[in-house]
Amino acid sequence: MAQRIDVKDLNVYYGSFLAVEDVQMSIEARSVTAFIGPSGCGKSTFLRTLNRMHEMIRGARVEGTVELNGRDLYSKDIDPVAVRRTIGMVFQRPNPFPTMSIFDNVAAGLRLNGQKDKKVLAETVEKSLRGANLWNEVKDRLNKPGAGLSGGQQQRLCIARAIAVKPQVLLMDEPCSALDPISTMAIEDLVNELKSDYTIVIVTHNMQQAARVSDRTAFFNLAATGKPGKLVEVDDTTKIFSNPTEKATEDYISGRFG
Ligand SMILES: Nc1ncnc2c1ncn2[C@@H]1O[C@H](COP(=O)(O)OP(=O)(O)OP(=O)(O)O)[C@@H](O)[C@H]1O
Repeated sequence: MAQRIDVKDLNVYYGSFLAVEDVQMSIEARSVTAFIGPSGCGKSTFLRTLNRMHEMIRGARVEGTVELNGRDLYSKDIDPVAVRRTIGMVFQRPNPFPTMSIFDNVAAGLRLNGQKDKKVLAETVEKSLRGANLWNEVKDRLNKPGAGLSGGQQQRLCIARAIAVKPQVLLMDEPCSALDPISTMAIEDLVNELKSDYTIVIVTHNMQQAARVSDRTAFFNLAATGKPGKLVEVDDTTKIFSNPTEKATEDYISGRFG
């Protein structure tokens, strides 16, 4: 199910502003890749281009290609909605549908895809909640509102909702930044388990988190405010944190940045 991503010659613009310049990157299937770098270097901007989510922002556009197992996501015959189904996203703040029950939150995407069979819905909801390590905590209150869960539980609910539609890639934009340390650990454990089935990309400000959860780390940087963000290097996480190739990476991870 998991698939690889190959990014070639990618530029991302907001109107005439070049936000991210000339990214080349390959992301292996069934691996976790962390994006790190200072604020404003374009981590979230670049992440959103991996499932065309940036197209929801007026004026945002890309040049270059993003291939999923060799197929360009930007070719004319590709439906962006189908892309977002295949490449799911989890956001910084848990965003369950507030008026929906826990069950309905997870079932929402399936129903949108036309699934009406109650048995299939119930089985998939249970499997997704188990996959997100949330089942035991919510199995007795599936009909209660998703908004009534703790922040960490809500984030796991959002992950369950994302995996219910069987994506091949999961993009996570600072998924733990609104969570306490215990909930953060739960999400990190979950990421570790999910990588056997999914290709995962995670943006994080927390370098310890990048070191703990990822196989590969990509460091982005920008020369100055108003200049485009660039990918400085991407390598095995152990190498980035012990012996990076670029001085800028070394300075950033050792806190000498800026
Ligand atoms: N919707 C938008 N419209 C215009 N410019 C934007 C938009 N979103 C981001 N930018 C600009 O693009 C650049 C990259 O922003 P982005 O949010 O991707 O950086 P980031 O590395 O994810 O930052 P942070 O770590 O603070 O979240 C910044 O200069 C930012 O101001």
